[in-house]
Amino acid sequence: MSTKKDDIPTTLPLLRDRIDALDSQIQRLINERAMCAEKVAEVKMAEQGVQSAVFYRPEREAQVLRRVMERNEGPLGNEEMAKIFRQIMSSCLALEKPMRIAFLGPVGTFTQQAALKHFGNSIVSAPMAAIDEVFREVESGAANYGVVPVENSTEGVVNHTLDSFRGSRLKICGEVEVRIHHNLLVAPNVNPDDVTHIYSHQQSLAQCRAWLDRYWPHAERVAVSSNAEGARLAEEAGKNGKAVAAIAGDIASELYSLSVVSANIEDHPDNTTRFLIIGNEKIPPSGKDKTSLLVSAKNEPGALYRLLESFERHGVDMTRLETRPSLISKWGYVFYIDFVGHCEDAQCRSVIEELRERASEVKVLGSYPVAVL
Ligand SMILES: C=C(O[C@@H]1C=C(C(=O)O)C=C[C@H]1O)C(=O)O
Repeated sequence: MSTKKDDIPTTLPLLRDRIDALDSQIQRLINERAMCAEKVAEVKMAEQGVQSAVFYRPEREAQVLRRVMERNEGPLGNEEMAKIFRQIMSSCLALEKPMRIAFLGPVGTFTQQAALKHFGNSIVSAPMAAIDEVFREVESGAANYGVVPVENSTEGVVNHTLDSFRGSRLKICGEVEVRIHHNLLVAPNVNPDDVTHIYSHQQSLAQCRAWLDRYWPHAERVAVSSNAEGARLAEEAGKNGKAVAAIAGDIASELYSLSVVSANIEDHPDNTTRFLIIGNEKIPPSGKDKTSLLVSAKNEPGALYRLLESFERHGVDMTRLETRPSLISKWGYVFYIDFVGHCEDAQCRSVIEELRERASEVKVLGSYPVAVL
């Protein structure tokens, strides 16, 4: 039942009394919810076995968040409300079992931001030095799930991530998008006018290319392993009296106590990166899903046409097609295909069956809920 505006008190003491009363109700209800989650864990262990119980259920979490947004009447916005529930679920899941999440580190990267956006704050963070280490950490069971970048709206695909799926049995079990804002940063004792070198990840340097050409044409751009690493190097350089700048996001600038020379320097204001969540389980349908495939085409005329034709005939909406060298035969290719729907849906099953007849190999990388937040 929603509260009418007229029921809200109008004086400060009464308003604060009302807020205190509401807070204690909310707190009691959140704990009641947490008790249910604890019970869910017991049921899962009884039904699936203590060792093999699956605690994190992304399809269920997506459904909960979608319902929160659908029923929301304001004044808080849908996203704001969903973010609050995102964190409540994160705390509840941590009571069931704390999730260890491997991501492309170091601490302070946009990938960490993506991990927190997707799982909430109640996770154990495991920053890794490289994308294939994230894969290995999840494959070995040392981490429950991993987070890796897959494409950027300005710079395109992250090849390393796509290539890592080839030899891996991991499944994609979610996606998350993060708006990427870059800043030019220096250590507080550095005069920006003296800057001779600018450190960042190659993707970030590319996302700010036009801005750098215009305002910093003479500074040398140095590609390093991540923009957080660039920020760390800029902090260290500052201590040694060297005039080095970094390009990185807000988390990294705070983490390494750098000053912002210029904010939001990315060439495209809607610069966004999409990340994938990787894990060991297949995810059941959530009602609004996407599927990713890896398809090796036969090396013959019309091969790609015959793959695409199947999607068109079954009315399945393809959202992405990437081509990568096959690495097996010279001038052979593999295709990464994303489409709307779950691999258990009737039309999607038909498409996948046909692709299996028409291609030399089809690997379902995963079906997973479309990002909610
Ligand atoms: C409570 C459950 O376990 C986890 C916690 C959830 C929650 O807090 O709503 C939802 C899905 C799972 O990630 C469940 O499976 O229902």
